[in-house]
Amino acid sequence: MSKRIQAKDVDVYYGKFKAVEEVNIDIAPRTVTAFIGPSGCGKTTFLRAINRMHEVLPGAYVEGELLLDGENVYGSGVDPVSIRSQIGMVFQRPNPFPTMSIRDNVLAGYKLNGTKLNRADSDAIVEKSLRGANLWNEVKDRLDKPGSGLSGGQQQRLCIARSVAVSPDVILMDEPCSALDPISTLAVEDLINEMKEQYTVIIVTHNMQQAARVADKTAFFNIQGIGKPGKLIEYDDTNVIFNSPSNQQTEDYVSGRFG
Ligand SMILES: Nc1ncnc2c1ncn2[C@@H]1O[C@H](COP(=O)(O)OP(=O)(O)OP(=O)(O)O)[C@@H](O)[C@H]1O
Repeated sequence: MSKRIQAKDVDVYYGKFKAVEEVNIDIAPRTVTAFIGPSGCGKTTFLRAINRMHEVLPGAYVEGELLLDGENVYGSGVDPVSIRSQIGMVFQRPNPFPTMSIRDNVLAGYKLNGTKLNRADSDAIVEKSLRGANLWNEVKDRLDKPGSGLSGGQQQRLCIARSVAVSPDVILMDEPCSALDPISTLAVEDLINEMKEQYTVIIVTHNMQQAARVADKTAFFNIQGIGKPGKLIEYDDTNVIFNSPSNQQTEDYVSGRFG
């Protein structure tokens, strides 16, 4: 079930270094949001704060409130593992477990959280997830072959199948197409368009055409200089950000004057 994400005055730190400052954003369910902005402005850092992946680094922490349908993701007693199964993540480079079969890759989230599934249930999850990732027809006859035998684009869709298999509410994608050829990129973009029916999707992208193609909303982040924290400058409908932004920094960035 797609859920709302809200950040209230969120700061994200690597030890003493504040990488992202005072993010306030309200992301509606069943939408695709693109995070754009120049290198180092904190897009990935903020993305990883949303599902508590950030804190796996020593000394890394988050201040402020991050809410999933009103519940604080960082609330006391909240298990980060359960947050990561509700808020799935797809990374820049496809990272299927190379020696695991396609089928076991899809089921990896269940293995990791110790859920035992009978054959009928696991078959149903594998088929539904691979269909959801638009990969079923390409792999249904080789489910027991290793995930590493797929093309890069297929591997990325396998990673998407793996993240949707555990029925998350939100999917975070960190430049999911940066290692893919144009055809595979279009396949993943088509999939993102379909995914918003079921999930809240957030995608970090350097490709403004991609943001314009897939995102309902766009968040522009910026940084004032090296060593300064990144900030969310403007968040609005994608066509407003690209055609009539209210902030001059956004205007300069989307029109290619810097970044
Ligand atoms: N593991 C880390 N330890 C310390 N600082 C880090 C770490 N990862 C990132 N940073 C710093 O945090 C800031 C934000 O980095 P981040 O990767 O979030 O930016 P980004 O906008 O995603 O950049 P890019 O578009 O280049 O991927 C940068 O100053 C970066 O050097």
